[in-house]
Order: sequence, then structure tokens, then C-alpha cells
Amino acid sequence: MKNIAYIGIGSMAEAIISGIIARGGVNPTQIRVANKSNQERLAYVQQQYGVHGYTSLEAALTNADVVFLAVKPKDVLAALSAARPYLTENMLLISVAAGVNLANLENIIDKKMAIVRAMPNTSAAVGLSATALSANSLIGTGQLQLAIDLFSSIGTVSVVEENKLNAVTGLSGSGPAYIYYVVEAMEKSAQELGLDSDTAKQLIIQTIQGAAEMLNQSPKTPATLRKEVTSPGGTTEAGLKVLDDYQVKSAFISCIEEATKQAKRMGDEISKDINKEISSLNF
Ligand SMILES: NC(=O)C1=CN([C@@H]2O[C@H](COP(=O)(O)OP(=O)(O)OC[C@H]3O[C@@H](n4cnc5c(N)ncnc54)[C@H](OP(=O)(O)O)[C@@H]3O)[C@@H](O)[C@H]2O)C=CC1
Ligand SMILES: O=C(O)[C@@H]1CCC=N1
Repeated sequence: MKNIAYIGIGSMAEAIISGIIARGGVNPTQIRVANKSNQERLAYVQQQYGVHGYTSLEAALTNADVVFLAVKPKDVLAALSAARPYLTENMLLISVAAGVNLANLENIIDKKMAIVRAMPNTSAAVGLSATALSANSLIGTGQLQLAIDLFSSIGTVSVVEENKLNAVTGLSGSGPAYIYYVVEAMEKSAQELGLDSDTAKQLIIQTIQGAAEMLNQSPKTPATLRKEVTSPGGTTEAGLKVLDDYQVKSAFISCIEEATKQAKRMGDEISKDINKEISSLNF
């Protein structure tokens, strides 16, 4: 059994932890989590999942086999610099920070460590994350397999080239939020049309699950499946015409493009901060 440490215990770290524990992949007592200062949050995760919580990175990281970096991108430089003294070359570092590339992580750590840059999503909490990952050149076959196994316990895993990870972030990292956004609209509309909220919730969830399962099992394209729902002169045609009039499809495409660009911008910010830090050390 591997010892797993987390730097940062926010929504994404919690989703991964709850997923891997629920699926029996890891014993909670082998998980140590650290955040910066939020004691209430630490108390909650300790009580909820039986993991050990610390504000000391030394206490969380010593003897870890795998270290997850799960702080906001803007906090990566500070958190990883603070963690550096406790990181050793036999550890595997897994970063889920959006936009932060492997070269940036290597520059901050400045040690010969195996690093995985991964982009999961919060559906990890129910074992249904769509994760894509990429590794640096120092990773051994066993460590890559370990990362794949950990993420496989919370959903699907795709190994991709690193230059695809910002697009993955815009598509599936942020993706659950797009679906929730649509559901918010469906719920509001159901309420306005006089459906009770429990009934509406069940209808909406089953509709989404059913459509997802059709996409999964059917050889037909999404466009064909859509056309099969759309009777000529019927209700769907009338509804979809409104979506087309509002250019909703283009809006979704722009949404994913903009999220992808934002991942790059966040990564560029980190590069700037790292370069500033390096040049200040050279003076
Ligand atoms: N949320 C999502 O859907 C997804 C998020 N991600 C990525 O996951 C990462 C975390 O996001 P999310 O969980 O939403 O963020 P949250 O803001 O929920 O959590 C961030 C955590 O980082 C901790 N932290 C901040 N600075 C430090 C530090 N110097 N040392 C130790 N811990 C620190 C915070 O501690 P404290 O509270 O004490 O300040 C907090 O526990 C981000 O990089 C994001 O890009 C990736 C995929 C999906
Ligand atoms: O919104 C964000 O920046 C993070 C990355 C992907 C999902 N949430």
C-alpha cells in the first residue's frame, strides 16, 4: 500500500480522495492532507474520510510515495516552493493544477522527480471522472502505471501529449460545470411550468443519464441521435429552433475555446512568476 499526501485539500482533492477511498483503492489512514491554514476544513476531511490532516507540509509529505498537488494555479509557486525541502527523488508528484505545465513544475522543484500533470474533474467523487494525463521524462513505467491506476479508480484515464492538456481542461476539466449550467436552466424552466421540484429533478437527471448512456452504447453520432428525437413539426424542432436562434451551439464552442485559452493564460502567469523568482535569486 502506498502513502499518499495532498498539498491542498479543496474541492478537487476531496473529490479524488472520496472517490479512491469509496472504491477501496487506498486505506484512509495512508492519506495525509495539508492545507495552508483552514483548520475547519482539515477537521471536516479528517472526520468525514478518516485521513490525517496537517498544516505542516513536513508532517504531510515525509515518507509519501505519491504527492498530489491540488492548490489553485496562483498558489502553485508558493506551495511547491514550501514543499520542496520535503520532496525526495523517489516520490511521484501528481499535479492537477490547471494550466501549470510540467516544465514549470520541474523548474520550481529543481530535483530529479517523476511528475504527472493530470486533469481530472469533480465527478471523481462518484467514480466518474474523465481524467487525461501526461508525464515528464523521468517517470518510470511503474510510476506511470501507479498514476493510471489511481485515476482509474475514480473514472476513465487517457494518456495524452502535454500540449493537449489545456484543451482537456476547457473541455472535460470544466465540463461538469457546463452540464450543471444547463440543468440550472432546465430546473428553472420546470419550476416556471409548474412541475414540482422532486419530479423535475428525477426527470432531468434520468434524461441526462439516458442521453449519456445512449452516446456511450449507440454507434450513432450525436447528430443522428438528436434527429431521432426531433419529429418534423414537433416539439423538439420548435425548441431547438430557439437554441439555434440564440446560437447556443456557437456559444458552447466559444465557451470551451475561452476556457482553454484561460488555462494557457494561467500557465503563462506562473511562468512569469517563476522567471521573476529565478532572476531575483541570480542577483
Ligand atoms: N475544482 C475543479 O473542478 C477542478 C480543479 N482542478 C485544479 O485543482 C486545483 C485545486 O482546485 P480546487 O480544489 O477547486 O481549489 P480550492 O480553492 O477548493 O482548494 C485549494 C486548496 O489549496 C490549499 N492551499 C493554498 N495554498 C497552499 C499552500 N501554500 N500550502 C498548502 N495548501 C495550500 C488551500 O488551503 P487553505 O484553505 O488553508 O487556504 C485549499 O485547501 C486547482 O489548481 C485547479 O486548477 C482540476 C480539475 C477540476
Ligand atoms: O475552473 C478551474 O480553473 C478549474 C480547472 C478545471 C475545473 N476547474
